[in-house]
Amino acid sequence: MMQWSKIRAIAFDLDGTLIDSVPDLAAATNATLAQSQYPPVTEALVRSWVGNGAQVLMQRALSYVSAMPEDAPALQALLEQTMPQFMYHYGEHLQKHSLLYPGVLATLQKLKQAGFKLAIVTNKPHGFTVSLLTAFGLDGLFCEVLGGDSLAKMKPDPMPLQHLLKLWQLDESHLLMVGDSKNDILAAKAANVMSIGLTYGYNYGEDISLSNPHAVCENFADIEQYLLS
Ligand SMILES: O=C(O)COP(=O)(O)O
Ligand SMILES: [Mg+2]
Repeated sequence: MMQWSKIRAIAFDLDGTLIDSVPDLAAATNATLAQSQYPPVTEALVRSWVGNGAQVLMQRALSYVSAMPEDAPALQALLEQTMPQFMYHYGEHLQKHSLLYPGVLATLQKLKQAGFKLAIVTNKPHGFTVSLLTAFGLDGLFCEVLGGDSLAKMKPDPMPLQHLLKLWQLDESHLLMVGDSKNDILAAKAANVMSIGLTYGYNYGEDISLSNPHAVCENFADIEQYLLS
């Protein structure tokens, strides 16, 4: 049976959950597009493309500006050529305009102090993830940081959550996933662990409650009501 009182470990998504990273992702996307003589795209579009890692973000951006289908061989070739450029530009922009969402640091500190094991499970590449956590002073809070390139599969696959269960020798009922995207909730369901959906992040313009998490919160601090009493 799923119960809040059984939770001992919490996996947090990064982009759209802890950090509003879209301004810098958009700047890096546009710098990369400019190198191939494509026009810039809006931040709102980039927001609707984030969620499946850096490569899929660029794939969606290139498909949009070139009008080629995402799976066209010519688009794949262009993607291969531009990915190193995107990785360079995102490294340059990483935390220029990205911000922690309100309440994130205080709530994470309270949860850690209360004895929960905390992890990051993001689709963002691991190197950028570690740099961002350090830049925002969050690096000491997490015992495990899994990026989109840490394991063979990323969310919505359950592999990263199953990795944590095994690593920490936890029962499924002990782990909670907190995220802003249906990828987070799908991964949690596939791993048979509880989930909380946050409404303020990026979810392809969809309502996170449509993914049926165990709870939906409008603010990060609202997760405390299920975990601290
Ligand atoms: O990099 C992405 O596409 C999204 O990353 P997230 O899993 O932290 O939301
Ligand atoms: Mg996210």
